[in-house]
Amino acid sequence: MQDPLIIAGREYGSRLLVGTGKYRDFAQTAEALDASGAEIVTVAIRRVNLGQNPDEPNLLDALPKGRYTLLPNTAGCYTADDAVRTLRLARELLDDHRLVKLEVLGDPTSLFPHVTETLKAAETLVKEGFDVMVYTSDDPIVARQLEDIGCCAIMPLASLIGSGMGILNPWNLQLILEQSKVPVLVDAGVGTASDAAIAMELGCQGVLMNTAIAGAQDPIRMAHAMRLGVQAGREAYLAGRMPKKLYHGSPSSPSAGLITSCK
Ligand SMILES: CC(=O)[C@@H](O)[C@H](O)COP(=O)(O)O
Repeated sequence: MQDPLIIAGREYGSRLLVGTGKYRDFAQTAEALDASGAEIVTVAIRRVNLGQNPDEPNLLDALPKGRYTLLPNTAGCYTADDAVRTLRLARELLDDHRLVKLEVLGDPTSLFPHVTETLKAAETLVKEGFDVMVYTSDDPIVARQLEDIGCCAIMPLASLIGSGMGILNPWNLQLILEQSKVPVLVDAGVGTASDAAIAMELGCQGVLMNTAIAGAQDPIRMAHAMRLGVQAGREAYLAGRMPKKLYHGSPSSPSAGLITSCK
């Protein structure tokens, strides 16, 4: 695999991770996931039926068997205890599954991460053997603490979950990227493909999103656009952008040996 994303020792070809919520139905979810090219997909354990309710449609029946790495997440949890309990349940439901997304929210209006509860939950989960990809604020100090605890990926927000406001603080993301030894993925707040491209151009290892795809007029087409945005941003990052020349132009063609007389 060329240029794989490596999370907890496993290689992935796609750097776009997507959520499974907010779609019209499971059929549309499956089609959007396919168009996105994602290999890792999040499932909100408290909201999506993965077999907890045997009488309801099960998301897993709508997805091709074995194609996706499921990333159980703790959407809707506001305390460390709730998050830990939710992921223990996920581990039981999904046959000793270890890779999880930890998300502990501070309040239902902003959905901003509750960083102290997140740190507490991360400590417990890492001790219990989970591979923890953690949603957090774009605070570099907290990001470093989460890495020190042993999280396998740091996922700072671009902006508020579901807001589509794009990357509000590229400077903080840059600080997190410079210090981190584990993958940094932007999570939440992406609005359109250029946001995803900018995250990748900054040097993020990947992007996680849900609403920008599920909430688009044409989710399937947007899923494809996001796939291209992430790929384009990664290519541009690896290519290395030209140095910025501020406040003066530079001709595109050489100025030496100009043909001067045109009669
Ligand atoms: C899918 C998931 O894990 C969400 O909790 C995530 O934070 C996505 O946010 P957006 O919906 O803003 O992309």
